[in-house]
Amino acid sequence: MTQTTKLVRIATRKSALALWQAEFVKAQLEHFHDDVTVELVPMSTQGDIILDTPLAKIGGKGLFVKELEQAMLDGRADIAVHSMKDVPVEFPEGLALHTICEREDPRDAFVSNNYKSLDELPQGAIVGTSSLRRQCQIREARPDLDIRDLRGNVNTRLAKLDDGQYDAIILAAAGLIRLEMPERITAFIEPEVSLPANGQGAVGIECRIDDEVTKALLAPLEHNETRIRVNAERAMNRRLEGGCQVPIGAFALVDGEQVHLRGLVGAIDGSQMLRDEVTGPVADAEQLGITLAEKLLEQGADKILAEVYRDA
Ligand SMILES: NCc1[nH]cc(CCC(=O)O)c1CC(=O)O
Repeated sequence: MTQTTKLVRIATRKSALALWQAEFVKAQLEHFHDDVTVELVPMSTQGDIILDTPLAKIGGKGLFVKELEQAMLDGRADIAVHSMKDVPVEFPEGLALHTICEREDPRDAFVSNNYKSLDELPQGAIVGTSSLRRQCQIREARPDLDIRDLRGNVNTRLAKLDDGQYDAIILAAAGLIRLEMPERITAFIEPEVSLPANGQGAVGIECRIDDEVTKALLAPLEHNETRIRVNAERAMNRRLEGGCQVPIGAFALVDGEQVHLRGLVGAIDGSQMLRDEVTGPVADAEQLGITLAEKLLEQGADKILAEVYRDA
């Protein structure tokens, strides 16, 4: 009898974090299935190429995923592995997010060579982050700090800190943990101070809707609790029509049969910060996200977001 081997090709960006995530999925697929061979198909995306412009100004949803999606639609790849936080809320026809893997630590991390925490930074210290969500929350906590744009992949950002261009930088803890640099995390920033982005720390897998063979292979990688949390968080963003470059935080926790979802919309200068939360049954995770978005809209989130889009 001949043994048939199934081939799964992963479209991936070439950054260290993207490659780590692709290798992680490859290892998981090979662990669960003896008859599967996995190949990485590395490629560059628009987001990797345009490096000198603040992300908020390039706008364009899905800057980091379009090329990967085209590869799947063309049949050059079977799956794409994404940081959930960078995945647009809508998918092109024929593709869907099929799998959400177990979440890594979702918190933001404070990274500095000289100071132990945000509170310990001296007046006027220079803090690097290109995320509007981090900017507005840090401005609120510490209006005296000088917050400056910080682009590039995780290693580039760390190099800029080590060069002395910043007193501290803020990154997703998950990226540092995955790249085996947990010692670079000077302090975790709790969600009460910096509410994470929707999906932060979670890896998702996209594939063609009609590819039943691949979908069956992906089934054991699915993590139910992460799926519930990320569904609630993404539903809030979707209702707010927020892409990934917006001052929006969304963070869900599951406690038994209940989901607790916190949301935030902030003016970039930190002058206005809207926060709210909802709790409800796990089965209603997405509806909770929509309800929370509507509560925030009632408080004036639409006006704040309209201003962000106008300025961008
Ligand atoms: N926007 C870039 C990006 N996308 C995912 C991560 C980190 C890992 C994750 O959240 O899963 C990062 C880096 C960062 O925000 O510091």
